[in-house]
Amino acid sequence: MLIKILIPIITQGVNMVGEELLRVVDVWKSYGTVVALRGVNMVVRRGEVVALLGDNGAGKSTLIKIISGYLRPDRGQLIFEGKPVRFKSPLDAKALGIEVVHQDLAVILDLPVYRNIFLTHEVTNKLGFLKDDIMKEEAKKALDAIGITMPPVDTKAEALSGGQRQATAVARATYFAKKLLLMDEPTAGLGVVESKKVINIAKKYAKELNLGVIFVTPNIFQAYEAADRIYYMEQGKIVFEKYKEETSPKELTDIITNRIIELRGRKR
Ligand SMILES: Nc1ncnc2c1ncn2[C@@H]1O[C@H](COP(=O)(O)OP(=O)(O)OP(=O)(O)O)[C@@H](O)[C@H]1O
Repeated sequence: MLIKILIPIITQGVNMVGEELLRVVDVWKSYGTVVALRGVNMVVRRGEVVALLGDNGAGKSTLIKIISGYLRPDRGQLIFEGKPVRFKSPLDAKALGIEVVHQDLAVILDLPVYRNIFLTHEVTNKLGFLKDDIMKEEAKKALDAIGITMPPVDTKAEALSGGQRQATAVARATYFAKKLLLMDEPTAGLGVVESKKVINIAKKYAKELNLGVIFVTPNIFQAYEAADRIYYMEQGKIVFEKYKEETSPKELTDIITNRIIELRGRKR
């Protein structure tokens, strides 16, 4: 009798924390003669932050662009919620609840902050006119959730500091991500306190909204702080994976430093 009661409780618990959201299977991508991805495999589950660590040029952004529909893989597959998906454009990924903070495509300078936050998600009335008041109000909420000091939401993005532009891009992705949040170096250009806020947002949204989050960073300490699990990428491949509880920043630093030294030695 006890077993009959316990089994559904246990299975339900497992599903809630660890259900697979995204599986990347043997993904390859080249730019002309440069092979950026060489058979990448990874898994992201609901409710977890996965850090993607790697040196410059390892292929992290290429992978994020593929998962967010900006690039198509040459080979391999994405499985989302158990089904193979092929994104023809970022809109296909957005339609499934996937949002991204890009490393380089942060904001449109000529648009005010609130329009940047609602980019591609504009709120309109039946005649197609923009509902600016609603967008301004909601943009404020999205920014308040991050907690980075910002000028009024009708300020043009060109007047923002680098960190405030980054905060705008983070607010946009966090506000609209329903299932998977991709953050490609979201703390670039931010100070220590602001970086911590962005890391906390990634963790909070994963836990409270049950989102899967991929947090890309070249910084071992940020990866360790943000993530439940860490993938390390090298020359277009994931070369190891560690759960936070089985590693430490010191161990990660040692492994990665040794790998980089060995790799540079081989190239000589
Ligand atoms: N548009 C492109 N055209 C040609 N080569 C590219 C292009 N984008 C990336 N690459 C190359 O593909 C490889 C992987 O680049 P990618 O930007 O994915 O790496 P990354 O890990 O994100 O690096 P970083 O941390 O410096 O942003 C690199 O060798 C890079 O030079």
